[in-house]
Amino acid sequence: MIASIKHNYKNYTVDFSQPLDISLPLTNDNQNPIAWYQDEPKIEPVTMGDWIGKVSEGKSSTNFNNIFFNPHAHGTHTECLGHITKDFYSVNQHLKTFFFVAELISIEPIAVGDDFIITKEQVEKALNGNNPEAIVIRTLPNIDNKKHKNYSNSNPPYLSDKAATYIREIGIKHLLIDLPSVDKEHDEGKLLAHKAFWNVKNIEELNKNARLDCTITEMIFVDNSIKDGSYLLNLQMAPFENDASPSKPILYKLNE
Ligand SMILES: N[C@@H](CC(=O)c1ccccc1NC=O)C(=O)O
Repeated sequence: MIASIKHNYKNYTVDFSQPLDISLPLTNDNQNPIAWYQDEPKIEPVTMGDWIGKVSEGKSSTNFNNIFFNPHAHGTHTECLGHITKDFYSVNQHLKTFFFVAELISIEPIAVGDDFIITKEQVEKALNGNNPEAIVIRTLPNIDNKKHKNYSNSNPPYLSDKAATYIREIGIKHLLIDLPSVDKEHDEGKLLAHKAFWNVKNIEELNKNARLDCTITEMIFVDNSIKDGSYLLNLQMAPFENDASPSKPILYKLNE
């Protein structure tokens, strides 16, 4: 299926039969990535007495699994500012459109002491004057173990608050990254990049200009076969009423 798209007075075509999936699958084994000190997700059949909800066990007509997982810890998820505020805000109530023009950039975080940081200068250079609605950051090196890594206590790379402020100031509404957080793992709750991106000045009482309709998507994986550049992004997620929900961002090539 080929769609014609008009965006900012420019015309493109998009081939919906060529999706580029940048989400991670969620599995109940040690292949699943983990962050924030959690155990593996659980996906297991319902049991009631000697009945088990698994066709191969011979008692059930259907496979019928319970799933226990954590959206922040177990894979690709999209969050709204409700992740860091005292009051409850649901991403399902605040992400209401699902197609965006996105710029995919690749950045090798810079070593600063024991940390690896993505700087404002790097983001600005990689964007090269582009002003997309969404930014997809692939960190380098882009190794396969990102798909299976246990990030707990590994001090992963993160985004400087200046970079997050810059991303907000140029009007980007959706930020996607292949790390478990845009902030430092152990930061005493400062969450500088989260706050800068969402423009949250007071977590106790939300300021009027906080960016409720903006999202951060973490723990994506962008295969090396996908080149940096402009894409159509379909940002879809499960409809949990929660600060974050597991999500399935898909890129499509934009043909001019
Ligand atoms: N860095 C924070 C913790 C944190 O960022 C966090 C903790 C649990 C689940 C998700 C987190 N951040 C995700 O972006 C802290 O040290 O308090």
